[in-house]
Amino acid sequence: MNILVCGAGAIGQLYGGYLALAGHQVGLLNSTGLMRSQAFQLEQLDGSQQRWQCTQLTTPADVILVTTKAYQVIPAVKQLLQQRRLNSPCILVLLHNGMGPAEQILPLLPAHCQLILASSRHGALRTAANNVKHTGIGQTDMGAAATNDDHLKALTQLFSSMPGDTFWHQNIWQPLWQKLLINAVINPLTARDQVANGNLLAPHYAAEISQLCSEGAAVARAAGITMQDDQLVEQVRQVAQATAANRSSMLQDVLHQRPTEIDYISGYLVQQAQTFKLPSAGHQALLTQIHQLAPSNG
Ligand SMILES: NC(=O)C1=CN([C@@H]2O[C@H](COP(=O)(O)OP(=O)(O)OC[C@H]3O[C@@H](n4cnc5c(N)ncnc54)[C@H](OP(=O)(O)O)[C@@H]3O)[C@@H](O)[C@H]2O)C=CC1
Ligand SMILES: CC(C)(CO)C(=O)C(=O)O
Repeated sequence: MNILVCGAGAIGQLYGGYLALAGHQVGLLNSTGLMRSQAFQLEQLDGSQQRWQCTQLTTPADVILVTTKAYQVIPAVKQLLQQRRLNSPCILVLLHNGMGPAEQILPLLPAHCQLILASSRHGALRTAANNVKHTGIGQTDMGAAATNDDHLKALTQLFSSMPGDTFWHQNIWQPLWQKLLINAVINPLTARDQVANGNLLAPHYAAEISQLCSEGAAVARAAGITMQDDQLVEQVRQVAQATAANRSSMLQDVLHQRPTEIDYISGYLVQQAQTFKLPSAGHQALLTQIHQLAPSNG
């Protein structure tokens, strides 16, 4: 298959690398255009190093995987449209944390492009421009944004050569919301207090986490998502425990003075709360605090 990865960062190189190693033609796009054919290195969890080559695709891509930060997705897709890369039938997959871009992108797409939304629980770290380290194996969740053609399920096969499972969801919004709600607690709290994820298990965070979870779960329920307050608290605790030593992506962005994805995590939640006329004071406070610590977009 011809696969174009738009966003040659940590996640783009991780997915692109595994796909190339499985025999697909993988082209890489960065913000300046298609990258020339060159070598990359993927370090697997066992420390083994695999070399792979990106290709300067000469025919249209069957699948385009957008792996930029959330705040880069809309400009990246507009660029794909301008560069006429969406002129032939293709599957466009958005893979990022946070929510919001899909709703804006759907109306821009030609009818022959199917929009798939995906969320990744893999961990990837870029150690040099063309080197990525696979730091944690996780699942990939995917599903169609609008239509639910059964043939799209076959897309999960594409990722079968990667370690970690890929799941197809009839309703992708459920796992996307679930991840959003967890990120909306762990990421801004760890970034604000500059602590590792596991510190959030300390008793002094319990009341704030409980408020954030009940606000978040109520908004999700209003959006048609199944989520109970105490179930969310438990999920947050499990993720904080499982990733105890990690610095969240938002904390890393704040420490490096890079833009954060806060507008697509807490910002999206607050916006949805306003739409449903529900309280979101806890999330609004975190949104303001993170805006004061780092820029929110590029
Ligand atoms: N890294 C991880 O372990 C995980 C990340 N995620 C999520 O995946 C998404 C990507 O994260 P990650 O890979 O870490 O981020 P990176 O910043 O490493 O990668 C994003 C890449 O997109 C490029 N880019 C920006 N704008 C464009 C454009 N218009 N066209 C083409 N490329 C563009 C960036 O280039 P430049 O820097 O030059 O702007 C950069 O190389 C985020 O939403 C993140 O939260 C999810 C799970 C785990
Ligand atoms: C799950 C968590 C919080 C792990 O650090 C994450 O997704 C992130 O850091 O963005």
